[in-house]
Amino acid sequence: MRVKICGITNLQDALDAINAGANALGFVFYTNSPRYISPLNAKEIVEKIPPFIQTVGLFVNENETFINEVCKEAKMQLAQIIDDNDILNYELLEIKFIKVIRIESKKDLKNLSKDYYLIDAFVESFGGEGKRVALEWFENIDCSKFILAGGLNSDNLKELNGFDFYGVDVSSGVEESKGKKSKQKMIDFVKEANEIK
Ligand SMILES: O=C(O)c1ccccc1N[C@@H]1O[C@H](COP(=O)(O)O)[C@@H](O)[C@H]1O
Repeated sequence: MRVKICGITNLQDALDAINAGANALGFVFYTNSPRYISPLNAKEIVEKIPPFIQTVGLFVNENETFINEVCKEAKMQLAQIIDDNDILNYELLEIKFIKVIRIESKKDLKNLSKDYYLIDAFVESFGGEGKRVALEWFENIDCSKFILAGGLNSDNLKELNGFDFYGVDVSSGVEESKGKKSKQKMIDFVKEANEIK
């Protein structure tokens, strides 16, 4: 199971996440988030992390120019995109991306293309609130290209057994306070994620 730990705001949390076994680190470029990080601060972290870790920039309803410029400046390798109004021209993005689908019911999982998606629960604040999706919505659906997010923590990961999700994404479930990660919670989270069958 691949694990992304989102909302990295400082180097120590980044290194603790990597040592816990995370595959990807998420940086929130959304100024209203308590986990917001400037592109410059993100770049300074990214320059100090070891190889083979993917850096992911999270964007909320931004335009192509902004996403391209921030990803370049902050050395992101993937853009995680919330594009509620479906206005982005993805062909103009100069970076690989994954779309976020924020769901409120099973019907929101219908008619998706064959791409990879990050699936999160719908919240007004866009994410990072610990709100869960109902796992029953994923029954009888191919989840092998879905990265599941929303309210995950080391105690509830076991419930994902049997769904075949591609990966999981967590923010608040591994924090000691908003914007500060807990080393132990990240260790426990990755350990449990690796036990999902
Ligand atoms: O983390 C944030 O502050 C945030 C802000 C705006 C949009 C998304 C955000 N985070 C993403 O939310 C999900 C789930 O987070 P949680 O585990 O429920 O706290 C995750 O994809 C984060 O990347």
